[in-house]
Amino acid sequence: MEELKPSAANSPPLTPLGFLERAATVYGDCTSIIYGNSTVYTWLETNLRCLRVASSLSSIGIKRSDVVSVLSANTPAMYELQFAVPMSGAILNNINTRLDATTVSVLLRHCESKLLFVDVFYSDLAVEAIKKLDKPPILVLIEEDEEGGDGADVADRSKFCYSYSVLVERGDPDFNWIRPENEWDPIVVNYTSGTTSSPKGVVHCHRGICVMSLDSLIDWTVPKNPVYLWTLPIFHANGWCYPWAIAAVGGTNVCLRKFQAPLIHRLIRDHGVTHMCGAPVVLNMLAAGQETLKSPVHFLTAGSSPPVTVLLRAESLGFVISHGYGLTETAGVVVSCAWKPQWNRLPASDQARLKGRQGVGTVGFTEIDVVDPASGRSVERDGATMGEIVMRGSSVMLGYLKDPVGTRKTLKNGWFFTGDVGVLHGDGYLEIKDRSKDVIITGGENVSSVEVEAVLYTHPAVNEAAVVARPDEQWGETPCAFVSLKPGLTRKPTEKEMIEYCREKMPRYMVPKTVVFLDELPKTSTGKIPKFVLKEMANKMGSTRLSRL
Ligand SMILES: Nc1ncnc2c1ncn2[C@@H]1O[C@H](COP(=O)(O)OP(=O)(O)OP(=O)(O)O)[C@@H](O)[C@H]1O
Repeated sequence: MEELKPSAANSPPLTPLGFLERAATVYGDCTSIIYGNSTVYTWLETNLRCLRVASSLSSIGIKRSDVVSVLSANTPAMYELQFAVPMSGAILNNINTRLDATTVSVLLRHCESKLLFVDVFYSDLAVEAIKKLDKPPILVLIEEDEEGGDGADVADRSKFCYSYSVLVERGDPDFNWIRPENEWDPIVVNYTSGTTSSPKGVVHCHRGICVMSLDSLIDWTVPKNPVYLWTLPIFHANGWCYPWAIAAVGGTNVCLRKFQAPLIHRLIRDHGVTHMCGAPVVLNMLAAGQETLKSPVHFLTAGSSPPVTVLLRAESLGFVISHGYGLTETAGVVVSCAWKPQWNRLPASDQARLKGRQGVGTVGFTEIDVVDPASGRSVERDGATMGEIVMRGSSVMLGYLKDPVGTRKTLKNGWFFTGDVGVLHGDGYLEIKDRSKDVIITGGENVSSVEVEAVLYTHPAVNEAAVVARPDEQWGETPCAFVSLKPGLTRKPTEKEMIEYCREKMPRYMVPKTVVFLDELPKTSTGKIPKFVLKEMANKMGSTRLSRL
């Protein structure tokens, strides 16, 4: 059989872009996008609009492999551009709208962006950013918007060469979209959240994104025609590949600009939402409300460890929660807490504890392991021995843009080194304990900040908690907790009481020796708590007072 080789018939490049053409054929009359009070498109229309924009980009002079950036909230245009930009042959670069002008300009310069689509609400940010560039990209204004965009004030209109609606109008609906020559051709460059260091430009190819999109449907068992609410920013790792995945199953995309609990609940009710994704911070916001759901909504959470108390509360309101783990470098969720039917018989608190574990590799991914950093060998499956999480699979990035050293450090010995620390349980399920940079080493003992946070979250007065290392003359480091309290408490706990609470629930060496109360914990642009900011605060406090030990 050795003479049977790949041929043109069995090896066309894998790409997620063809999902759109198929959706137009199969689900042509079905609703593809809903936004505001009156914007509704069908899959037939979405396909034609994307072809028109792609053809307009080609007419403007955008060529294969040029980078085209987008600065937008989760609007219909943002959704369309996930297809239209790569259909023009260009490489898509979504930019986080919560960044400042200097960082936006750094990213645009770094990826040598040729054209930038700008949501009207971010026109000032874009104009400010391009002032800092010698070779600014062509600016396209996305102006039409049901939520008041038409009337929004655009300070410097002269900087915008085109408007999105004109590109849609003038484009050719019969455009022969530009297919990748090779499935390894880049399709996106996404910047990481910058939680641990400056954002890194992660490049993914058509093949990786195609596999990730399909995998994201299978793993979460998404049926045909789901109603998907966009509570995950599309600018964050392309919304974990769901823009392409939802086209594959002919779903309805409910777009929204702001992530606010009352609006989210209204959209769930009005449109019969069945699926949504979000970081635990979004889940926490929804769980804090009292509103129960009329019918269950599937919620996939990833991005940081979801506290058990948040999982419990959200499930009691009617959310059916799945928990996954992924990185910008893997394009989406590649490890998930695959649920076993026998776990349904356990008490809710045990179920939430099991669901808090990150889980096992998804079916489309290849291998996950936890290795000892010194020996490189797999750690014991004992739920206690910590090591670095490594993985290999089709959706691991091609590498970091213009960073061969960073790429070599991360992709080595046949594995992607995640920089996350975890344990493997006896049943093969992975649990993240920390990021390598955040493990606290106190008197030679490794303390997982995530474990201490999980205990703090069980305190009835705690809204958010983050634990970092504080320098200590005697122990090297000690755990230092930063806590925000729930609003409206009649009596606030003291630092001493919080420490006492932890003492009852964890070994002494893990107990925070300092508890700092903040009104709100700092957040990165993707809603994560930037521990380096808290570490700086802890460093400034100096050595933990010996009297406390
Ligand atoms: N389910 C999860 N539980 C715990 N942590 C998670 C989970 N999902 C993702 N993470 C964390 O998020 C990280 C990936 O996030 P992302 O790619 O957005 O960038 P970042 O790592 O936050 O930023 P940077 O790499 O710039 O510091 C993972 O390495 C892991 O630490």
